[in-house]
Amino acid sequence: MNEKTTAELEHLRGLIDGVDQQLLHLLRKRLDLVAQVGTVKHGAGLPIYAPQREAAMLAKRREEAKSMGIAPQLIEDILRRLMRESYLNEKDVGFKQVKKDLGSVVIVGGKGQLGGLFSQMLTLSGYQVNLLDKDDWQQADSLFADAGMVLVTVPIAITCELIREKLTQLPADCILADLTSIKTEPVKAMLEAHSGPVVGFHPMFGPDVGSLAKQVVVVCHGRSPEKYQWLLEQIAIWGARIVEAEPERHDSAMQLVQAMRHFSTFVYGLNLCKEEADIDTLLQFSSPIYRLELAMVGRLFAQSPELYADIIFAQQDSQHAIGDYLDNYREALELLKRGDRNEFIKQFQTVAKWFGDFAPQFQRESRIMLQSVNDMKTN
Ligand SMILES: O=C(O)C(=O)C[C@]1(C(=O)O)C=C[C@@H](O)C=C1
Repeated sequence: MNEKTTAELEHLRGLIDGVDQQLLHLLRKRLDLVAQVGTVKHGAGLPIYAPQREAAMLAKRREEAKSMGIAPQLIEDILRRLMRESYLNEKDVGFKQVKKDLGSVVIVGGKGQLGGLFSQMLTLSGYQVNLLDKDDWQQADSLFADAGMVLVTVPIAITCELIREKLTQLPADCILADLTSIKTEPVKAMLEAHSGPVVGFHPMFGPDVGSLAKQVVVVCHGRSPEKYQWLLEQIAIWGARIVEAEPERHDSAMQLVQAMRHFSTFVYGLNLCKEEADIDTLLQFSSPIYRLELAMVGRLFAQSPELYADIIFAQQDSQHAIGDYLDNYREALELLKRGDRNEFIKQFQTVAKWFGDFAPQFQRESRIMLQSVNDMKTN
């Protein structure tokens, strides 16, 4: 680079630094305004996530960007990232407490990660929360005595046994709820153990989400829904979307959504391990989509093996879903062995037709994710 070019670049980069610093000041201003919105919402009990406001705001900014010669997707990406920050910051102000006269909440297994998250959200909403773990059962009776709600979040393998053996003497109007990722058996066990209000939840997220905005919580009604309607409102204020389901329908969907998916991810990792693949080399050659896929597989092994064993082994019927997958895999492998390219293409088209409009929709969505993965690369 000659001296003139160096000087020109330095000058322009100095101006860019100035603009970026102005952006920081604007961000500070926006964060302060959002904090004020958080306080207003807290007072009024409004949900942290306001989808209509978001849609209207994004549409306007996209239009304005277009008229200024800026790619609309650029402002949308930036605003979506900023709104994620808003969810986190608005959370810190706390949430309106929907039920003021509940008494205390006891979280059984509260020292686990998901229990910890619910404890935090309930505490931020003004409830008095007591945690009960396996080491402090001697306190159980006194904690249960004035509990308005008992929330069970222990490993699936011991959930039903614990409910049947330890939760039979709760106060009559205490709400008994659980967060287990299967629902038929736990809801049945709760209905048998307790004669008061019963409700099953399955939060469709891990404990590391930061905020519940836009997350899904499945609810399976047990008994006396009018007694826990406030809890559904409370969860909506946290920003999550409630999806109602019959326990059986939920569990059969989970065989595909969770058991089969996690199992095939496990086998993918197992295969890489047995093949002694070199991850550094794989990453060097990887396109963003491969990196994303590897990240999705690798993140499983950063988590608790017991948790995934619990999810995969929770339902006997998952074996069938996984077995079907294996059969399809085997049949597809036969195609490959036979060199039957035409049949492969035919089946590909059948599946594409079955995906219908979802296929292009998923392509659009994943393009944005893949671009983010590329942005994260530093070399
Ligand atoms: O306008 C609101 O209600 C806000 O909470 C602010 C804000 C934003 O950051 O602009 C954040 C979250 C909402 O989903 C919508 C917009």
